[in-house]
Amino acid sequence: MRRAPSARRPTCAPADRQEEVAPRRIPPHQSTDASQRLATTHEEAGTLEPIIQLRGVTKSFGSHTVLEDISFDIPRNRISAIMGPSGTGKSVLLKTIIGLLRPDRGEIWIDGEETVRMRERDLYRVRRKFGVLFQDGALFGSLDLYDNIAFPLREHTRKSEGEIRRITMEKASLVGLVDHLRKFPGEVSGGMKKRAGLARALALDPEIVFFDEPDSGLDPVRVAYLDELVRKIQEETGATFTIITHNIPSVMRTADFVAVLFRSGLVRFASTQDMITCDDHIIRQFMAGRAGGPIGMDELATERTEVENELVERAAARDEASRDRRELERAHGVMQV
Ligand SMILES: Nc1ncnc2c1ncn2[C@@H]1O[C@H](COP(=O)(O)OP(=O)(O)OP(=O)(O)O)[C@@H](O)[C@H]1O
Repeated sequence: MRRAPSARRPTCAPADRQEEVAPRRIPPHQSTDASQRLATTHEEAGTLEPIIQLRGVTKSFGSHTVLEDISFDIPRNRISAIMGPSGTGKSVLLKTIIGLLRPDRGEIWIDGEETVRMRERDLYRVRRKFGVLFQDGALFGSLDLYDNIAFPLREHTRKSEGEIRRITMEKASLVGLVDHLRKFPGEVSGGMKKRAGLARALALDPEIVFFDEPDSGLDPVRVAYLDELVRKIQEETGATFTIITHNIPSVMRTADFVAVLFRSGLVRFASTQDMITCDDHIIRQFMAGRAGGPIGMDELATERTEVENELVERAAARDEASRDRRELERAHGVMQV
């Protein structure tokens, strides 16, 4: 299998301890106990077989560079979390990986295939490996939960209704929704919507499942249940899960690896255990959820500066327009004289 060139990973360890990516297929975890799992998750990301490889990924919107030179490997058969302060580009990174946005520079390798320069037809094939759980579950309000879960099977396969039913019931059972399938999204709780969205994301047996803030809008107890479910399903399916979240306790319960983004860049990608003991001041502040530190008001200042910049640009454009008008008027005046 082809693979991206090795990424230099930012790490707390000295450079000579950084390992190259080595192909090795690891069976999924066996334990559902978070503390036990954390204790056994002291793996080096670089020693595992990667399924997603980012190399120098850069994405800007106008003059705003949201992602700059992002490089890291997401290991296969593991749960990785992508974290970082609000507005730091987590969702943009997710959209870039799944091909909804195109990076300005860099490479994205999915399961050994570079996708940025791929033809649409091939990209479609690669996308079949993905399942995505969007923040609100992205369910169709006019379909009941059964039809929502069955939707990708009807849309993307030629399976018989009997087979679709078997798979839909299997996925609904996985997320504990078998008794609620005739309800519509508007009739169920936020947690049930997430579970239905998860069942739908799993319908085509994806190798990689992306979660965009799965905890949003849920109370802490529902988040804990959802985390348990996520962990259990990852163990049962052996798929690679990539979760975008702000929720540190949730990351502690579910993730094997964590990427932290800050000011357009990757601060670090490492095992969750490693993140806890890392003494990088950005990581420490983020993991502890503290107000004081490099993350904070200066981020707001960055945002303000951009807004201010735009206002200044608009004012300059207005000045230029009125200067042009004055010039025109003067020219008119000269001509009239
Ligand atoms: N299509 C777009 N056009 C212009 N700017 C965009 C677009 N999408 C995202 N951005 C900008 O990119 C930046 C990062 O957005 P993104 O949604 O990825 O942040 P995030 O880290 O996911 O934030 P949050 O945690 O609050 O969801 C923001 O400043 C946002 O305004």
